[in-house]
Amino acid sequence: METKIPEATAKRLPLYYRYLNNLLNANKLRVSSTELAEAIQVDAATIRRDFSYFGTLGKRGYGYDVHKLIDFFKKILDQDTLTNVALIGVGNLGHALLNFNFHKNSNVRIGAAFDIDPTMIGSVQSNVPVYGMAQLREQLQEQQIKIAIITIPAAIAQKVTDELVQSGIKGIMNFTTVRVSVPAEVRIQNIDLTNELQSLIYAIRHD
Ligand SMILES: NC(=O)c1ccc[n+]([C@@H]2O[C@H](COP(=O)([O-])OP(=O)(O)OC[C@H]3O[C@@H](n4cnc5c(N)ncnc54)[C@H](O)[C@@H]3O)[C@@H](O)[C@H]2O)c1
Repeated sequence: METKIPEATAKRLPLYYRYLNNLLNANKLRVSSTELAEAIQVDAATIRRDFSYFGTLGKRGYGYDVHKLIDFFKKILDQDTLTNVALIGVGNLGHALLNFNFHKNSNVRIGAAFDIDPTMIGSVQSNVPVYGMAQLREQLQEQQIKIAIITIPAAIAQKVTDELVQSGIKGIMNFTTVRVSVPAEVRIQNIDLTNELQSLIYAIRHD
């Protein structure tokens, strides 16, 4: 699947996928864009536009075939293959993410963690081995890891990002407050909890 889809659409795919699986579990085999819209709080026109990027998947008056959609999204989301990601920085937030890990609910799991703390290196945290940064390149290559989550102090975020890029990382989920610079071919997803909370506060104040 080589169609270039907008980033906003790509972000909604896991949402669609999860909800469609719920429908299938409830033996519901067809769904309309209006039903989907109500369930996942995305307007129907957006859903129809999103789906149109993947060709005609729905029939007017009939709705969308849940099986077909799931098969389709599964391929796009690569749900059949388990993706290993790395975690850099096993502190407070890093521990929480390791403990949560993702594989219970999805096809993603943290396969390796890295830190500079000698008491942490060589240990296993929530079933994930913790390596020193000196082993970064070797482990990323061995486990074919292309994505890293960074939960490290802001002050060293850029330095560590550079190391990750040099070691072949193609996507970084950044929990630090620093907006790190990367080459054009590397994707960054910034997760800023304060921003999220502030948008919520703003939205509630202006309701
Ligand atoms: N704790 C939270 O709830 C929270 C929430 C959102 C964002 N953040 C951000 O996430 C980051 C981590 O927060 P925290 O509370 O987990 O911090 P922390 O100090 O508990 O953990 C940071 C970890 O990074 C390791 N580290 C330091 N330098 C390193 C390096 N060069 N390479 C690899 N590892 C290194 C440290 O040894 C430590 O284990 C911070 O940037 C923070 O702003 C934290």
